[in-house]
Amino acid sequence: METRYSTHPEHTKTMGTDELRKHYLVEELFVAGEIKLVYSMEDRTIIGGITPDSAPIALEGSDQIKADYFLERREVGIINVGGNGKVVVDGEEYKMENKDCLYVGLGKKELLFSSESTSDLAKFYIFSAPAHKEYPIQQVSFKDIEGNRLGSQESANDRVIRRMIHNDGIQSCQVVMGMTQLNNGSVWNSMPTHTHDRRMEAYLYIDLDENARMFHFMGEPTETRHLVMKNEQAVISPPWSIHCGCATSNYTFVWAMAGENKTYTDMDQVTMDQIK
Ligand SMILES: O=C[C@H](O)[C@@H](O)CC(=O)C(=O)O
Ligand SMILES: [Zn+2]
Repeated sequence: METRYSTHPEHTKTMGTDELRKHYLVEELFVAGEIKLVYSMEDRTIIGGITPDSAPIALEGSDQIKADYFLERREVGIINVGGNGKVVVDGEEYKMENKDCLYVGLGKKELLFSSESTSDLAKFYIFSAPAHKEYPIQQVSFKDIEGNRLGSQESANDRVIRRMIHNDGIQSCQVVMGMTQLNNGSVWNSMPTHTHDRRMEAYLYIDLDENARMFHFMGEPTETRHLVMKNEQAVISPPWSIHCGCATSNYTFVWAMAGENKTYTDMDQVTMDQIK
């Protein structure tokens, strides 16, 4: 498991392209037959990709987190961004189609991930945070969430947001998670932009054309920087940083947050005249 340290905004100001990418960009999450995990000191979250091939892959504890099993002191939100697959939690099977979400709480011991077919591998994106109590396992299918329309075609940000793990949905200790889909011709997400000092956030961009690129913006509102990203890459947003982006075509992104406040709407809006 790779470690990413927290950074101070004063440090981020001084970073060039390579340094920015080294600290905030997660370039490769989905590799056939592998599990990739990134431990971020931002709210002690773990971001990961699990891509089972012919054999199931287990999500396990490690010396790094001094845990006999992964969920010994944690909870996890899982979204399948690939082909059909399943997760077996302590012997109980949960089938997951593309964009379906599963929450597994504190204390569950064995998590096994597998793909239904080796010609269309499941890609499980995971987002985990420390947990203090057990909430029940819950699953929600993408097709069962109606979603809310945000933005407009005129401002190139016509999109549908689906909240999955949140106060009025699947219950959790800290994790808030969902997905936003940009409609054809819309390219801007999360603009007007915001910060939330109370929690970090990670974005995973998906369904972005191989030849398209995402220009993801970060940094303090008065010191913005950008990262050029490809499909299926993730980016870590410290609590003090804006997080929004504009791509060369439409896409979907999975957003996930953890911290001391789970209220989705608790955001500090940044006005256009504040951004530099
Ligand atoms: O804090 C919340 C997050 O940044 C996202 O949920 C924003 C988002 O999905 C969108 O504007 O489309
Ligand atoms: Zn946010």
